[in-house]
Amino acid sequence: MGKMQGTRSHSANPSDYQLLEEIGHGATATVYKAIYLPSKDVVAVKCLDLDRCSGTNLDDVRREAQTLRLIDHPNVLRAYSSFVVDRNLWVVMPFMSKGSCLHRMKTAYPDGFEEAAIASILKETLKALDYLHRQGHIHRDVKAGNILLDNNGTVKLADFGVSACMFDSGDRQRSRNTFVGTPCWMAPEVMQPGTGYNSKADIWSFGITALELAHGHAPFSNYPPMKVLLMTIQNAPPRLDQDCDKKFSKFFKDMVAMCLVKDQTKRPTAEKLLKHSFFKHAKPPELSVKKLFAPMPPLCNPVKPLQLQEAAQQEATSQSQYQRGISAWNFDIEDLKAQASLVHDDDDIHGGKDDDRSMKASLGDKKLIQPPHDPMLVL
Ligand SMILES: Nc1ncnc2c1ncn2[C@@H]1O[C@H](COP(=O)(O)OP(=O)(O)OP(=O)(O)O)[C@@H](O)[C@H]1O
Repeated sequence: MGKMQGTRSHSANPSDYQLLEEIGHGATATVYKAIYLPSKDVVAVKCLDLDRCSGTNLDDVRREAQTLRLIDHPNVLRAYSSFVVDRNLWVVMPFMSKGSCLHRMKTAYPDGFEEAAIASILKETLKALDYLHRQGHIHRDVKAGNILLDNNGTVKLADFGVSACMFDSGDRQRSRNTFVGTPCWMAPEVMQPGTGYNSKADIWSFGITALELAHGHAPFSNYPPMKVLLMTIQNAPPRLDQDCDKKFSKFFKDMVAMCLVKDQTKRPTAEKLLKHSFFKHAKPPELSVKKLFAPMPPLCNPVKPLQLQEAAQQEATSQSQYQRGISAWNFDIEDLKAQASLVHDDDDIHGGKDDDRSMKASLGDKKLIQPPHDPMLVL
């Protein structure tokens, strides 16, 4: 068993944590509400399955865990402590009682949030990105599922650091000609090896996240990943539509268009984007974001809440299957392009499942991680 370590406030001893119910899961991790027994604090513990994180180098994870301790910003969800238990990496974080924006949309706002809430959420997220970029970091996984909310309307960007480096440490994407991630939010230059990418990739993902919050889902989210990849590279960037999105302001539309420019050098920095009029008029989150938690007005149709709940459950299941199908991939771009060229524009998107299967089969089982021998290795 490794030496105990962690922050002064939260130990790295798993028996100090009582795991309660599961509050969410992603491609490689399950998140639990938990009690930190020494202080009785409620925390969230993310348990990452190291066996399912291909390409992870524990030295990178350890290095990243050290970097993470220096991260200190009110809009970046910090990790109190992180350590390895059996074949899992445990990351102890503050518990964000209202979950992610994705969770909120799936349970109560299937068609997206109203503009005032979006402006506040995005402004807080952008402050987090501005901070991370100034520190020389790229987040690499900006999306509604990683923007967490608490009771007071506080907004925090999650999944930076230990768990992010499980996928994106160093120059892996460029040097190996492979990448891992969720393609809907991925910038075109990240999809094309050899191009090189920088913090502007987060600005593209931020623009996609803005569309996700406006519509309840990311653009192209119904398509199989390989199709998303081709559409992102070949099509004009997605936008807020002049006709269909009439309820949204010109400022909002303009801000999204600035982020979703294919030429990364023409995208604004987070610092510059914060000065955009859309954000100048954003209300404090404790006003506009808190409104999202107000009880929904009673619906005329008493069956509706149940239907909504069922739909949300189905969506959550399919979303998790979808994420499991793509987030954990480590695929070869040339392989992907070759297969994507077999999908025609007018193909029925339901054919996607078979495409996914054939893609996975062609990739084989690439487990690059060495599971630790020490059952509780402290980072
Ligand atoms: N600190 C936290 N407090 C409250 N809920 C959380 C916390 N961290 C994560 N969650 C919930 O758990 C869900 C899953 O989180 P996780 O980071 O594993 O997945 P993800 O980021 O959505 O997917 P992936 O890791 O595949 O990119 C989140 O969407 C959120 O609803």
